[in-house]
Amino acid sequence: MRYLTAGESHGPQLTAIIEGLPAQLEVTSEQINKELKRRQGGHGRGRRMQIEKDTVAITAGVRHGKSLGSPVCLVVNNDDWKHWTGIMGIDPLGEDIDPEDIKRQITRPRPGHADLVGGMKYGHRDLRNVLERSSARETTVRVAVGAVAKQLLSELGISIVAHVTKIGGIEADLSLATTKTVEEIREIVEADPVYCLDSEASAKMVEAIDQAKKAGDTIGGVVEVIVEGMPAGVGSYVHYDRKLDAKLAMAMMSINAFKGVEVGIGFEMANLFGSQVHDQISWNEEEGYTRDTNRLGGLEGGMSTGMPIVVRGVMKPIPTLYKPLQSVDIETKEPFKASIERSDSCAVPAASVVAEAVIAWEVAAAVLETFNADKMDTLKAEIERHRAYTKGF
Ligand SMILES: Cc1cc2nc3c(=O)[nH]c(=O)nc-3n(C[C@H](O)[C@H](O)[C@H](O)COP(=O)(O)O)c2cc1C
Ligand SMILES: C=C(O[C@@H]1CC(C(=O)O)=C[C@@H](OP(=O)(O)O)[C@H]1O)C(=O)O
Repeated sequence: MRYLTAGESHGPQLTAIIEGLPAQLEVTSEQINKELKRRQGGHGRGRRMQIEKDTVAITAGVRHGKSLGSPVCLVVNNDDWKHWTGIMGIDPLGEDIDPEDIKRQITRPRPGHADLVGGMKYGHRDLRNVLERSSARETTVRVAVGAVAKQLLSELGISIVAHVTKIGGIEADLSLATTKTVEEIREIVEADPVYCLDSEASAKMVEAIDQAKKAGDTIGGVVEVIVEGMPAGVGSYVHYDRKLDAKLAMAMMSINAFKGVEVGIGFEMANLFGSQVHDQISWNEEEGYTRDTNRLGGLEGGMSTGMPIVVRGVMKPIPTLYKPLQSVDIETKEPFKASIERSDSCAVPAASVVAEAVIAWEVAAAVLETFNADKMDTLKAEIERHRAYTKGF
């Protein structure tokens, strides 16, 4: 299973095409729109999110709410597009483009964004040609794709949730997640302004975001994704590009502004003995093989163990700042300090929804690689058989 996306941040629309989705999967715009709405939220978002009302149109591959086995096409319109037709120079409405708009080029790259190197790489002296596609606006359709993957996983008894564990140095109590099911976590997170489980930490995070915004600055944080109900043996140790942990790390790092990934207790492993890290193995009639602890986050040898998968990613602070950083105008080569119109001051909560989506996709794709099937009933039966087999192994 694979997908591609297309679309510019201020263009008319964003599109994704999914190929390889099994037939007979329930796919509805309601499921997808719920996730799109969550991605637009979270304390710290900028004014663009008041303009957009992200909803999906399913334009191919689904009839009467069920996938056909053919490519699925998802489209999300950019409501802001109507303010940008001239500047973007794409004019499907057939209206005249103001020549003044064509002259309005961006020549001042932002430190920490893709502007300067993207311009050099593709030969764009108008840096808008870079920022339009490097913008995290693209994560809208990745969340739509992830919502389809989540529906597939849910029919297989696999559930997934993300929550925010850190913002601007304020850390949530991580043990809160270990005593709750994915469904319980989701309920709490959906009602929280920064999608955090720990209400005390959440209030401080909101305050930290407000302070950063007031100071014209931005802050980053950490998100955690948990996948429950995985059958053992998804992924493989036999080749580098079949390792599930490697695929999850790639997916997490592919999110705009994400700079590091941890699995299980992650970097903390550097401080501990082996006997304090590895999870002891037990067996019982009801569950089959289990681990007494889950410090390795449900992954051994590039394969799922059957324990919950736990993966975290760190997001750097947003690069567009109201408090200007020094940069150089590529036309005059003169230094300048930028002043900026609008941006998010913290998008960690929104990014947690993106993280959930991209991990869901990667897990679903790996499940389909292990239990290849053209239609849902065959896939479900294959997984049930495998679960019974691994239990008694
Ligand atoms: C949900 C989300 C929203 C974002 N919003 C902004 C924003 O408003 N302004 C900005 O400069 N960067 C924003 N970013 C981060 C940039 O897209 C990112 O830093 C840029 O693409 C450069 O990529 P890199 O940071 O991975 O090197 C956002 C990222 C995410 C995930
Ligand atoms: C549009 C979204 O996020 C955008 C991501 C983004 C960036 O540089 O990544 C810059 C901002 O775009 P604009 O300049 O149009 O306000 C954000 O609003 C979104 O998440 O839907």
